[in-house]
Amino acid sequence: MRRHRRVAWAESPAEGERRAEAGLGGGGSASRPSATEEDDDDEAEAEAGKSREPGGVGPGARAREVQAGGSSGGGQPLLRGIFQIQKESCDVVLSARRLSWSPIRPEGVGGGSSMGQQHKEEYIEMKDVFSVKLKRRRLAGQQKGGLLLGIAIFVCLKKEGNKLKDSIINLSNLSEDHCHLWLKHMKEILSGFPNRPKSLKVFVNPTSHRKEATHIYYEQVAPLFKLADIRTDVTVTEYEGHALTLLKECDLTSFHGVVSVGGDGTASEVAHGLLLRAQMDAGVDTDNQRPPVRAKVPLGIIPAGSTNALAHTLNGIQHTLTAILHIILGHLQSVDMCTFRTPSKVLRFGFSSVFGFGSRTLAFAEKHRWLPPNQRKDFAVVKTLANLKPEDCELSFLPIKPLEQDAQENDRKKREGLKLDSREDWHKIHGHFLNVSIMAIPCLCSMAPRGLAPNTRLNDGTLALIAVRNTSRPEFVKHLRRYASVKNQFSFPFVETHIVEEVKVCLRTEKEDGTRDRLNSAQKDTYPWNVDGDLMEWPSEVHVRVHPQLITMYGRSVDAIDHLKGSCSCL
Ligand SMILES: Nc1ncnc2c1ncn2[C@@H]1O[C@H](COP(=O)(O)OP(=O)(O)OP(=O)(O)O)[C@@H](O)[C@H]1O
Repeated sequence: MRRHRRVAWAESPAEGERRAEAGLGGGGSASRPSATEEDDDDEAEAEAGKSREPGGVGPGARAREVQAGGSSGGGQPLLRGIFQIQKESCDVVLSARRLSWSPIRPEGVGGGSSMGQQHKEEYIEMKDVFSVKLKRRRLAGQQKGGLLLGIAIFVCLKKEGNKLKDSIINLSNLSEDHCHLWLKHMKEILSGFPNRPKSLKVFVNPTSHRKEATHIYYEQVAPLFKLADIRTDVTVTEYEGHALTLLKECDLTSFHGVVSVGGDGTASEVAHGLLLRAQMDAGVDTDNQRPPVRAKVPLGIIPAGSTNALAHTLNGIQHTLTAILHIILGHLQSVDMCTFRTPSKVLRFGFSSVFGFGSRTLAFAEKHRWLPPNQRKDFAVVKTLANLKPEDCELSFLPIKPLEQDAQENDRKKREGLKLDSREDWHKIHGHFLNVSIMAIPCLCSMAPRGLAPNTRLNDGTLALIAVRNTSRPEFVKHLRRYASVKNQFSFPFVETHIVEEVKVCLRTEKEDGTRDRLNSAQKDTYPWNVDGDLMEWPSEVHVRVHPQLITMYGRSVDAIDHLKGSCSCL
C-alpha cells in the first residue's frame, strides 16, 4: 500500500511548527505542487498550494549575467551558504535587499568554471518576498516534527498587464541549524518593511454580485493572509450599512488596515465609515466647511462585486490575487475622495458620482434585485433608455487652473488690490442634461477600459465633470458605446468636460411666467444619485468637492493610467 507523504511548512519548532503550505514537491527544489504527495484530508494546505506558479520561481525569476565571483547590486551580504535549488547546488547570498544564487560548477581544466568567466546569477528582491517557512516532510496525520527539507520562500512576481502572481523558491538543505539561521535573518528583513500589515479588520459582503464574496475570502484570501502571518478580525455583514455601523463604533487602533471584500458599494461604504470615524476621533464637525481629516488606516479592496471599478482603478486590473498581494506587501497609495453635501450637511464621502441616466438606471436595477445581476443591469439600461429623460439643472463649478496661470492671476489681483480668494471664478452652465458625472478617480471597469473619467487621476486633486446635454436617443447611445471602444467618448457636440475642484448641482423648475428657477432646497423631494455604484436619494441641491489624497489605499498606481492620461484627446 502506498504511504502518503505530506510536505508541510513550519515556522520553527519553537513556534509550534505551524503548517502553512502543502502540495510542494518533497526533496526537490523550486518544484511544482505535487498532488501525489499531498494529504487529501488537508483542505487549507491543498488550497494554499493551488495558485502557485508552476515550476517555482526559477524560470520566472529575474536572471542576470554577472561577472564571476561578484554578487552585484544586492548590498552588503548578510549570509552566504550552500542550498540546492532546482536540484542544483547553489552558492546563495542573502543581503537586506536581495536573495541571489548561482549554480556551483565543477572546475574546468584551467581551474576556472566550466561555464567560462560568466556564470548565471538569479535573484529575487526581498521587498517582493511575503513569507518564509521551514519545509518539512510529514507522514499522513502527523502534526508536528518531520524531516526538515529546507526553506520555502514565497515571492510575488510581476506579470503582464499589472498582474501579480505568487510563487515559491525552495532552498533545500537538511541542516536544522543552517536553515534556522537563514530563516531568522530572512524574517528579520521582512519585519523591517514598514507598511506591511500585521493585523487587519475585514468586512465581507455575502450578498455582493453572485454571493461569492464569502467563498472568495475563505478560499483565496484567508490562506494567503495566514501564510503572511497577518492576524484578521472578520465580519460577514448582515445588512446594508452594517460595516458603517461597526466602523462608527469599533476601536481601530489595533489594526494596521481595513479590507473590504465585495463590490464598489461595500468598498465605498467602508471608505465612508473610515472617514467618518477619523472625523469623530479628531473631534471635527463634518457638517462645517472645514476640510476633513485623512482616514487613519489604509483600505484594501478585494474585488467580489459585479463592477469592481474601485479595485480595477487602484490596481490597473480586476484580479483577486493581485489585490491580495498588494495588501500583504503593503503597497500604499494616496487617493482623492469627495464630500457630497447639501448647503448645511455632509451626506457622504465617496469617489465617484453620476446623476441622470446613470442614477436612474441604478434606481431601476435596485427595484429589480430579484433578477440575476447581469440581466438586471442590461434590463435597467434598456428600460431607462426607452424612457430617456433629461434633468433640468444648473451646474456651478470651480475650474482648476494650471499653477502658472494661477500665479499670473494672483499677481494681477494683487496689483489691482483684489482679494485673492474671491469666488468670482465660479462658472455656470444650465439647461437639460441627460447625464452628469462627477469623478475624483478614473473608474476603470470592463465596460470602460479607458475609464469612465480618463481625464482625472487617482490622486491629482481634481474632479472630472462630464456633462451630457440633451440629445437624440441614437446620439446618446453612440456616446455610451464609445466608453467600451478606443474612441474618445467625449468628442460629441453635446458632451462637455471640465477639470474642477468643486461642483454644485441644483435642479431647476419652470415658473408660471415661463422662466426657470432653482428648486427650493428645503423641499422634501429627493432625487436618485449613483455614488460608487450605490443608490442615494438626495435633495435638489448637492455640492461635490474634491479632497486631495484623503485616504490611503492598498494597491499600486498604474502606468496604464499615466499612458491613458497622456493619450486622451478629450482635453
Ligand atoms: N448582508 C447584507 N445584506 C444586504 N445588503 C448588504 C449586506 N451587506 C452589505 N450590503 C450592502 O450591499 C450593497 C451592494 O454591495 P456591493 O457593491 O458589494 O455588491 P454589488 O452591487 O454586487 O457590486 P458592484 O457595486 O461592484 O456592482 C452595499 O451597499 C452594502 O451596504
